[in-house]
Amino acid sequence: MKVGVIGTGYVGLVTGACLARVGHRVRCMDNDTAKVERLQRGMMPIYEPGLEELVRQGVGEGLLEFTDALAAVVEHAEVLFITVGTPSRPDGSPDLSAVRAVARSIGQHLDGRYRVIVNKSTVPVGSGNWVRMLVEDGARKTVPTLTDGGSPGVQAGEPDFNVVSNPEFLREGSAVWDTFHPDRIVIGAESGRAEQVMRELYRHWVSPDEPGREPVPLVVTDLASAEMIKYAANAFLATKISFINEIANICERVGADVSRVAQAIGLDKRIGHQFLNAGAGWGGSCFPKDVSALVSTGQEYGYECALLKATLSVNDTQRKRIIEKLQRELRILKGRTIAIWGLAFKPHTDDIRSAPALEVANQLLNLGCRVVAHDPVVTAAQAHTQVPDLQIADSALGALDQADALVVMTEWPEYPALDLGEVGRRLRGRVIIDGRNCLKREMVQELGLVYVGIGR
Ligand SMILES: NC(=O)c1ccc[n+]([C@@H]2O[C@H](COP(=O)([O-])OP(=O)(O)OC[C@H]3O[C@@H](n4cnc5c(N)ncnc54)[C@H](O)[C@@H]3O)[C@@H](O)[C@H]2O)c1
Ligand SMILES: O=c1ccn([C@@H]2O[C@H](COP(=O)(O)OP(=O)(O)O[C@H]3O[C@H](CO)[C@@H](O)[C@H](O)[C@H]3O)[C@@H](O)[C@H]2O)c(=O)[nH]1
Repeated sequence: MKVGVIGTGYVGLVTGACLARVGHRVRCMDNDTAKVERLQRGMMPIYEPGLEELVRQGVGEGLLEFTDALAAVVEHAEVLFITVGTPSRPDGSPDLSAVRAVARSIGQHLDGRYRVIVNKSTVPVGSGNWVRMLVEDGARKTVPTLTDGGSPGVQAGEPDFNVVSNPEFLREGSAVWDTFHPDRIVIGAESGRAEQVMRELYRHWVSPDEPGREPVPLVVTDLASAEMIKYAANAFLATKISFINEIANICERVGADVSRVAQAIGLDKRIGHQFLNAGAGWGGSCFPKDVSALVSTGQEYGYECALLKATLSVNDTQRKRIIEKLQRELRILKGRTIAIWGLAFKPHTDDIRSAPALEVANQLLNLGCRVVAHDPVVTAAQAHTQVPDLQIADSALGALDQADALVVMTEWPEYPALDLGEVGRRLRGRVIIDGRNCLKREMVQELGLVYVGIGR
């Protein structure tokens, strides 16, 4: 099928490349011309395992191409994905300006042939109807002509399209794997015709012809439910982490070990082990903005989201607890040098949007510390866009020279694999705050270092 993807970021680029991999002809568009030019030269704008090879393959086979011209994508595609960003506004509600701009522009370029317009960006309930209205508004400002493939009963000059909600559940750092192996595909459709188009688009997933490959469950709902499913999933996962962080905080007070507690409660199949890692709190481009957006939707409808507000509040406090732990061990923080391992909001990504590490770094700088950080993929230039005074070391061990304490903020697998003896020799002070419970506590303690984890 001919597919268009508008917004070539984490979701758009991965979606486009994966759809090309299964044989669709995909044209990806972005209004960031520099990004498009880099992609056309084969350079990846983001770090995501497996993506570069997939893009190279798609381009090589002539199935994947990049453009900054929206008209070229609308002209090409039967199915048009909207995958632009929907960041938080200061009041917590989502900023839908990019979705608005794209929906109107799609309308302006429709030519009378039937299109399915797919909202893959995370957008509040009701956005499907709103996008339909915006596309119609855009179309009214143009004089389209009906060409081959128009729907019976649709007059020349009327835009012929349906809007579908198809929320995305991929995780950064494993986005390509997640796209090929989703737990479910959700389609919120307003017409049977659009649903059939989406079934055909995802045929490789929902009706695989490869022997041994299990079909992915397809959940077809109305538009509003599909939009809500996305928010409910993220809010549940964020709440699960805030829950275990709260348990960790109680564990610290009573002398229990949250790792053992999580392991044991996770054996209960109703609870499960995933998303029970206590730590310095959740971040990233999705959980913070999506939980806030759901609270904001509740407010819009006069409902107080007490549980979700607590989820947010526990998470805010969790980052501050790293500072409290340092204060407890070092007393005076002013004039201290603190090393931070890991800046990305989680391992295997270069994304620093709402990264707990950067918030902790900022707090330490405000308290008068020198902060020297290392991350395997986040560059100094990237980090300085958010924390200009942060010093960046070339290596994890290099960050330790002169440091009074080490704080581990992202559980990159290379950190626990480092020679702890060398860590002890390089570190000027004796304190290690393991904000992700990823180091071997006993080994750290055997070296005469002070180990402070989360909830253990
Ligand atoms: N990042 C994730 O892990 C993830 C997972 C699931 C859902 N989502 C949702 O998907 C959406 C996109 O997220 P993302 O992380 O890929 O964002 P992103 O910021 O990485 O990418 C968005 C892209 O859209 C482009 N863009 C903005 N305005 C545009 C316009 N008018 N025309 C064309 N391109 C435009 C930007 O230049 C950028 O390249 C968001 O709603 C997000 O909540 C993200
Ligand atoms: O047990 C855990 C699991 C995760 N985290 C933190 O939670 C955040 C989010 O992690 P993760 O969910 O793995 O990454 P994202 O890429 O943000 O993915 C989430 O957000 C995406 C965007 O909406 C969704 O598509 C995914 O399904 C959802 O998992 C990170 O800061 C992690 O460090 C923990 O603290 N403890």
